[in-house]
Amino acid sequence: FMDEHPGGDEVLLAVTGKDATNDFEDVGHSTSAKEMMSKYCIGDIDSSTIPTKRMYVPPQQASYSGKENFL
Ligand code: HEM
Repeated sequence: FMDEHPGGDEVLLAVTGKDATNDFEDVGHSTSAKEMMSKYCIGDIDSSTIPTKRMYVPPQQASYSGKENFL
C-alpha cells in the first residue's frame, strides 16, 4: 500500500509499530479513504492487552530496504 498511498510512504513509515489512529484522523482523510481501511484491515487489537504505561516505539525504518537505497 505504501506505493499507492496518495500521502506517500514516509508518513506511513513514521507511524509503524504504534497506534496510528490519531495520525490518520489528524490528516482529515476523505470518506473514501476511510472505506479503503476495511480492505487493508488485518485484525482488531484486544484492548485488554494494551499496556497501561505508554511506551515510546521508534519508527521501524531499519528493516525497510526500499527507495532510500536509490537516493
Ligand atoms: C490504511 C491506512 C490509510 C489509508 C487507506 C489512507 C488513504 C489515503 C487517501 C485515499 C488519501 C488521499 C486523500 C483522501 O482521500 O483523503 C490519503 C492522503 C494522505 N494520507 Fe493517508 N491513508 C492511510 C493512512 C495514513 C496515515 C497513518 C497517515 C499519517 C501518518 C496518512 C497521511 C496522509 C497524508 C499526509 C495525505 C495527504 C493529504 C493531502 O495531501 O491533502 N495516511 N491517504
